[in-house]
Amino acid sequence: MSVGVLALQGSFHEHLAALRRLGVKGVEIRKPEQLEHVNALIIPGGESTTMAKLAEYHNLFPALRNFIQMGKPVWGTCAGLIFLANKAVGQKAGGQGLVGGLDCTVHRNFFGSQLQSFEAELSVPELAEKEGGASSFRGIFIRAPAIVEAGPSVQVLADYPISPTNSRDSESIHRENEEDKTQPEEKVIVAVKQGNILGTAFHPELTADTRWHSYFLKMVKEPGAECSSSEGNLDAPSCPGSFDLPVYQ
Ligand SMILES: NC(=O)CC[C@H](N)C(=O)O
Repeated sequence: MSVGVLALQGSFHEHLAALRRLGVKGVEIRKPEQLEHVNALIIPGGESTTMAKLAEYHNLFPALRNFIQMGKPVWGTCAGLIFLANKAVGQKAGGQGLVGGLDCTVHRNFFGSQLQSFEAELSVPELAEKEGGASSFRGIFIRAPAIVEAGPSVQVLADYPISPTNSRDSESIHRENEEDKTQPEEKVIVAVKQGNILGTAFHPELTADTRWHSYFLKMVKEPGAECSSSEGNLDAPSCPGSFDLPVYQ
C-alpha cells in the first residue's frame, strides 16, 4: 500500500509520522505525476488559501480532482477538509481554489481565530466500532473549520455541540455550553465520510491515537493491503487512551 501525503504546506510531517507508527511509509506529494504512484492521499491541515495557491502553482488541481474521481481514498484534515468541500464560506477576498468532491459546505474558520483554538472530547461511535478503543476521541481544533451543511450521501462520523445563539467563536461557544444547559443543543459536523472521501475538521495527526489513520488505511481497497500486510499491522493497539505529545516517533 502506498499512501501519499500532500506536502505543500502544513502538518504533513505529522501525518507521515502517524503512518510510520502504523508501519506504513507515506510518500510526500508535490507534483501531479507523483499521484500516479500512490493508492490513497492525505491532505493535511495548514492554511487552505496558501495551500491552494501552491497547488495552483504546481498545477495540482486537475490531478487531485482526477484522483478523487477514480475512487481512490482521500482524507482531508482541517485545511485539507476545506480543500475537499464542494463549497466553502468565510473565505478570504477573491476566494480560493477547492478540489471539491465532498458534498458539503464548510465554514473556513467556524470556531474563530487562531486564539480560539481548543481541544474537545468527541463522541466517535463509528470509529470506536471499527477500530476499537474508547468511544471518544480527543479532537485538536486549530483555527478549525466546521461543516455547516452536508448532502444526503454524507455520513456524519462526529459532531460538536454549539449554542444556538453563539457568535462563531469558540470562547462564547464553550461559555454558553457551560452556562446555559437549558437551551436545545445545536451541532456542527466535524468528521464525515462520503464514499472514498474522509474529512475531519480537527487534527488526529497531533495525537498519539492512530485510529483515524488506521480507519483511513482500511478504506484503501487494494488486494493484499489489509491489516495482515507485511507493511503494517493496522490492528495493533493504537493507544486510544493516550494523547501525549510529541508525535514524532
Ligand atoms: N488548522 C487548519 O488547517 C486551519 C485551516 C484554516 N481555517 C484555513 O482556512 O485554512
